[in-house]
Amino acid sequence: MTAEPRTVVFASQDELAAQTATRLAAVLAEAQAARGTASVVLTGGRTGGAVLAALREASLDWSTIDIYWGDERFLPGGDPERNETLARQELLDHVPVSPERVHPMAPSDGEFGDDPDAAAEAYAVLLKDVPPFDVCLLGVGEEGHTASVFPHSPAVEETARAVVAVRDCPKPPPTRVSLTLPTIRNSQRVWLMTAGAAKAEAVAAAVAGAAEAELPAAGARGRQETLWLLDTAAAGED
Ligand SMILES: O=C1O[C@H](COP(=O)(O)O)[C@@H](O)[C@H](O)[C@H]1O
Repeated sequence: MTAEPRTVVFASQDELAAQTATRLAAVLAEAQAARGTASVVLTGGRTGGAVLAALREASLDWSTIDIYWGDERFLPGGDPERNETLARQELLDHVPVSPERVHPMAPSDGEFGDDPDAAAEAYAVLLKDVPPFDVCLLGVGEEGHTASVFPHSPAVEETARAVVAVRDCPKPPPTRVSLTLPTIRNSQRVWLMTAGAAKAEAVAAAVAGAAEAELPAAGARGRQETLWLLDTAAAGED
């Protein structure tokens, strides 16, 4: 069972980022109070980056938070286009995380070389015994992709594997590694965050329950909560 989507609309992307960071800090602190640890899946993209920057201000015990990624652009380590690079610049280099709790997807010059299937398989092995993520943060593309699950791609049809290599993406870079929709749906909370009028059509269709093959973001739901965090433009209110 997953939760029906709810939307929360903010006056601007800045407001979205600040309020989402506050909300996220509260959920992570609650998980830490209950279990001693918490977990969050990070996303790339413009709105994702803004939320991570806002999260620097949160008062959190970073030492017991496990950090994962929903997708990664399969590029050399430190490449500015990698979602890991963005997360380090915007957040992780500024807060006292435990390095052993930071779990990036492998780069294309890492231990698996230029083999995205091996990188995806290794990430699936890493996730095997991980309890459901407390919060899975996701962005949304204009054509409805989320993580690196694109419309009408093999990844959107994947039901067996937790993590897949993605090739021939319509948005560069063409090769990526991504959680699959079933893995995303195993999260307690899924928060889809996006801003700007260019996203409004995809958002409206996904929230209305479009087929996930057409709009993968429609298939991103959490067990406990599915939240769309939008600015007024992405909500179609401008
Ligand atoms: O390529 C990607 O794009 C999405 C959305 O990015 P945005 O800049 O349009 O907000 C992002 O969520 C995903 O992680 C990333 O790899």
